[in-house]
Amino acid sequence: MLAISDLHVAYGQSEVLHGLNLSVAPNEIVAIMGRNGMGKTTLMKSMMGIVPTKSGSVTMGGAELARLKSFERVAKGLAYVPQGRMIFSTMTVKENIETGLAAAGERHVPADIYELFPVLLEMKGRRGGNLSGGQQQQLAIARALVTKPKVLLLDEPTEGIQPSIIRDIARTLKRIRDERGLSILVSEQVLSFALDIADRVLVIENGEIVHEDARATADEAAIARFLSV
Ligand SMILES: Nc1ncnc2c1ncn2[C@@H]1O[C@H](COP(=O)(O)OP(=O)(O)OP(=O)(O)O)[C@@H](O)[C@H]1O
Repeated sequence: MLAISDLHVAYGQSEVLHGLNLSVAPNEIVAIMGRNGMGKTTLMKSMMGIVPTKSGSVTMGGAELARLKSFERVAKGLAYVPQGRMIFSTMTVKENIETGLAAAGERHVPADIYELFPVLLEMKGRRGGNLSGGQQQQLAIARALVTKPKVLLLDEPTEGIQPSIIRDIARTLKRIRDERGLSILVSEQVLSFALDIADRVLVIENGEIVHEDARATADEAAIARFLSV
C-alpha cells in the first residue's frame, strides 16, 4: 500500500535520512520506533511533502507521490496526525474536524466520526485549545479520518498523554484499521503501545531502519535496547 525506497532527506547540507526503505501492506499497522532525533518526524514530514526529499521514492498503491504537493498527497489518500497534534486552538472541535472535509469533497462531518469519538460530539462547540491532550489527540485523528485516507500516518500519538487514554487510543486505532481497512504507520517511543497495536515493529536509528520484527516474534529486549539512551 505504501512503499518508501532509498529515501534521502536533508536539511541544507545535513542529511538526516540516508536511503531509508520501508513498506506497509494493505490493512497493516507498522510502528516505527526510535529515540529523539533519529529521524521519525523528518520521515513523516517528507512523506507528506512538508520537507522536500533529496532523492528516492514514496509510492502509494503503486503511484509515485514524491513530486506531489501536500494537498495532492491528501487527495490521493494519505493523512497525517502530526506530533504535538497541531489543533487550531481558537476554532471549535467541529470547525477543526471540518478543516479536513474539503479534501473528501464533503460539507458535513460524517456521523461515524462522532461514533468513534463520542467525546468529540459532547465537546463539539468547545474551542480546541480547551481540550485535554488526549481529547486533542482524538480530534487530530478525527480531522485526519474525514479526508477518507487509505494510509494514516501518526507521529508520536502518545506523547504527553496519560496511560489510560493511551490504551483507548490503541483500541481506537485498531478499530479504525479493522472497520475501514486502512494501513497505519505510527512513530513511537512507547514500546508497550507499539506492541499493543502494531503487526510489525521497525527501529530507526540515525536515519536508517536498523531492526525489524513481526509482532508475534518481536524481541522486546532487543527493541528496548535501541530505545534506551
Ligand atoms: N528544521 C530542521 N533543520 C535542521 N535540522 C533539523 C530540522 N528538523 C530536524 N532536524 C534534525 O534532524 C534530525 C532528526 O530529527 P527528527 O525531528 O526527524 O527526529 P525524531 O526522531 O522525530 O525526534 P523527536 O522524537 O524528537 O521528534 C535531528 O538531528 C534534528 O536535529
